[in-house]
Amino acid sequence: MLRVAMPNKGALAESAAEMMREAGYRGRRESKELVVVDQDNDVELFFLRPRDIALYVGSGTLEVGITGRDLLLDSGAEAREVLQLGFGASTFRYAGPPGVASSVADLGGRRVATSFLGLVRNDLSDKGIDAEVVRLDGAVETAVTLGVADVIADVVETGTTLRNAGLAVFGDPILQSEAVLIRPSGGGDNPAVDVLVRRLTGVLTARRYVMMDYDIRVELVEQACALTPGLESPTVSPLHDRGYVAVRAMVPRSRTNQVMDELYEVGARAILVTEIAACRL
Ligand SMILES: Nc1ncnc2c1ncn2[C@@H]1O[C@H](COP(=O)(O)OP(=O)(O)OP(=O)(O)O)[C@@H](O)[C@H]1O
Ligand SMILES: O=P(O)(O)OC[C@H]1O[C@H](OP(=O)(O)OP(=O)(O)O)[C@H](O)[C@@H]1O
Ligand SMILES: [Mg+2]
Repeated sequence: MLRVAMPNKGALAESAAEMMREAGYRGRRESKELVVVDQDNDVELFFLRPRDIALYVGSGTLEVGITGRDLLLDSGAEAREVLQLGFGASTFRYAGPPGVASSVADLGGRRVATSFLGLVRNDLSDKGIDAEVVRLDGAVETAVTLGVADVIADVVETGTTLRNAGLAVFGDPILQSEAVLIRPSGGGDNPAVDVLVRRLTGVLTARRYVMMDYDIRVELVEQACALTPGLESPTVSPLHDRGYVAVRAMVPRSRTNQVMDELYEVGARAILVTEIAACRL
């Protein structure tokens, strides 16, 4: 049975659970459930603290897990990313009161509060900066007001928390994070993991693409297909009226309306867009 580490709470938990449900796996019946056995899919889901997931996977205790890239790197665990999951995007950044620092180079001898000790220590040492790192569990933005630190390093999504604390980012982002599927670094082939990766890739594709159908005169089909090349090649089918063909192709969801406008200009009619419920590429 494939054993999967899932975030039990926090910013990634709901989207991770939703994605696994869309991929056909059983979900939790209530939020306190710690282990879900999905006999039909031969999978066992362990709901763990997001911060602990890289440790379970890195040690090989669990074969695969969903966590944030920042948490993976912070942990120093022997695990690697196998798939980017397209949710939970954030940046990890330094921030401080205006005027305190304008780049990481200004941090020598300063106190940096963070709950990502490994990440910040590595970044400072890579840049040759000797600063004191103050480890906190959360709400690190308040550490500056309370005088525990001069600056902070933390997850920034909308920037609202920073603004409310009167802090501003400085320097380059330490990293861009998002939710990722991870495996043990040295792990060899595992067909059950391959199935999970294919299912999740299917969910990502179904979210990123729509199916587009249209009719077009035969002599214009090449021009139209150039606008809708599909993933491999569009399906072109004859219509009862031999002067026309029907074309079917996957189109990036974000371009749906532009592509319809362009197709209409070329002469396509009866342009229909449908959702992709599930797919395997
Ligand atoms: N707005 C956000 N706030 C916090 N973490 C976020 C946000 N957006 C994405 N993430 C990602 O979620 C992960 C943090 O998970 P965590 O469970 O600590 O979330 P949390 O919401 O901070 O929960 P907790 O209540 O335990 O602090 C990191 O990988 C982080 O990059
Ligand atoms: O840029 P924003 O959209 O404001 O989001 C980022 C904030 O959200 C998280 O805090 P969380 O609510 O998880 O509290 P914590 O700091 O105690 O983990 C994170 O630690 C930042 O503080
Ligand atoms: Mg948090």
